[in-house]
Amino acid sequence: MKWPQNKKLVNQSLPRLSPGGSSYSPFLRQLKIFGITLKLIFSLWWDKNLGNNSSRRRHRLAKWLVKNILELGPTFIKIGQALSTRADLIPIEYIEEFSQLQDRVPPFGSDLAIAAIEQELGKPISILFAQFNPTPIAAASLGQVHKARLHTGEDVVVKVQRPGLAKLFNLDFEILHRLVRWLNRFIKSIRKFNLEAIYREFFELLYLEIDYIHEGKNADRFRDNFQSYQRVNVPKVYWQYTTSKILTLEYLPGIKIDDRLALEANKIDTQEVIQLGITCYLKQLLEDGFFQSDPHPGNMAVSQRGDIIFYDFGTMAEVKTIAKDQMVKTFFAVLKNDTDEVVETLIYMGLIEPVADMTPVKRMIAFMLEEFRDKPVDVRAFEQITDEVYSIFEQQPFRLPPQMTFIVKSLTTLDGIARALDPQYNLLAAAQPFLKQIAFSQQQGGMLGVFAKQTKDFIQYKFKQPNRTQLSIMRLESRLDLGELQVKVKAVESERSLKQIQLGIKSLIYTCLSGFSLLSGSVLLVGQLKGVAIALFCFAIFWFILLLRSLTSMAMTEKMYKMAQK
Ligand SMILES: Nc1ncnc2c1ncn2[C@@H]1O[C@H](COP(=O)(O)OP(=O)(O)OP(=O)(O)O)[C@@H](O)[C@H]1O
Repeated sequence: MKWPQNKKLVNQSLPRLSPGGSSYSPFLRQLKIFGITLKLIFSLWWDKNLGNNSSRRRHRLAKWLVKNILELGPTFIKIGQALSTRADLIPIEYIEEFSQLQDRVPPFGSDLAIAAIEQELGKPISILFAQFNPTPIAAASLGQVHKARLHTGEDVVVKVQRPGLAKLFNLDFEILHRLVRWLNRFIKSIRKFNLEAIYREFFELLYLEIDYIHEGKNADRFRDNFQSYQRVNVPKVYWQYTTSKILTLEYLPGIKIDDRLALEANKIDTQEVIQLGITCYLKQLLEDGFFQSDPHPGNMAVSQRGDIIFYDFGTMAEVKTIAKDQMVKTFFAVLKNDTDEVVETLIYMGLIEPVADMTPVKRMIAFMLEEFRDKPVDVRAFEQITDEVYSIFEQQPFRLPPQMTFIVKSLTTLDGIARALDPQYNLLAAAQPFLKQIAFSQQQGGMLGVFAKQTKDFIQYKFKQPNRTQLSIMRLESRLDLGELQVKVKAVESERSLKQIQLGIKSLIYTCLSGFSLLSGSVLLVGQLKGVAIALFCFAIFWFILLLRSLTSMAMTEKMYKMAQK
């Protein structure tokens, strides 16, 4: 029997993945990882000093990093994938390049896959399965998926972990920990990023992901949560064929969720798919507090009947659930741009921690409400609030939990999927069925009361909407309230002094370097070492050009500041 193949599976022109842990020399691997890190730090430092901070340059550096990540193999591919969700922390060019790590992974040989299955399940493949397709239907950084048939006749998929993965993880994380300690010790300016905490976060996350028993348990829990949803399918786990390295699931084929043409060709209503998708996600997030933190299009499919199928439960995140009346209130708070109410809910859910001065957090939430309420959710918009997020990070003990960024990333992904199906779609309109469902669920009387009151408040709010001038004045007022204007004035003043100090130091260094090169060149010229002397003169000219550049920058900054003061 011939089974269907996944066409977009392999791009053979890509660098090959590292084979596994056993063939590595720990010393050489450490040398390579340290080398790449130092080269990256040096390139960033160099670009910063030369003011070479263009988007093209950042793309080039990010591409170079992706190439190295692919060569380093699964641990780093996973870290790159996780970083591709951190639009709040790294520049958009890196996000874009890292996002490509999702699909670009070649498979490993079927002989290795079969050997791993036989070793893990303790029996020859022919005893285990009536049929086993040696060509995988999908390959990812941690494992690959093969189709098979049990002797009982049921079709299944067998997810096989890359051989030697656990060993490689142990080695890589040991090296990374050493690297983090080394960077903290020798590069003072890096300490503020709290690399140790970030290291621990990734460590725990990735170790859970390579445990397929954990993934199977997540699938069972997810299926339980959606028990009453007839139109949501979650594959059954075959526990007798599952270990920490092998996961056997019921075979549930489907059409890729963002493939509009294929859905339409199968007469599936895309509007229904969008609403069902949004409903499923809101339920996971608000009702169950247990959600798929990486809902990329490969993790969801649509069956011939138009039901949604979920795959991949390796990266689930948890948040505290909220009561249904609070859900309705929060939904209307979003509609009304009520920052305080939204912030209160997020604090309750443990998504942000309360601190004495909540101004930057409120500013960030206000920005998000303003930015994403009626428009497409665009990761690029996060660039504008990066400074805000950094300032929040610096306020101890505030932290932005990873769940928050997972939610943002999930929303952007879902929004992208929905937009691929219907460019006119609106997130809030698509959320209506979920809201209605809550209003008409259990304790109907009470919920309908809350719903009716919120609707009444919202209609009153709409009638009271100010005109354009009033709106501008109110915006100015609220920005003053949120401390935005004050922060900016302070920032301009201190930024100027800081920039002047930096330029002064740079000029001093360039003067010393050009003087030293010139002097050494002259001495060597006298000593008949002409070639070296010419090289040193060239260096002297190079440093002198940089010196002139710094001095001009200093003069310009000062002039502009004086003009601004007049
Ligand atoms: N139960 C299933 N039935 C049919 N196809 C499946 C099933 N599970 C997985 N697949 C197919 O295999 C692909 C990869 O599965 P899955 O996402 O679970 O693997 P993964 O190794 O965790 O990949 P990644 O980490 O990149 O998401 C899916 O996109 C889907 O096409």
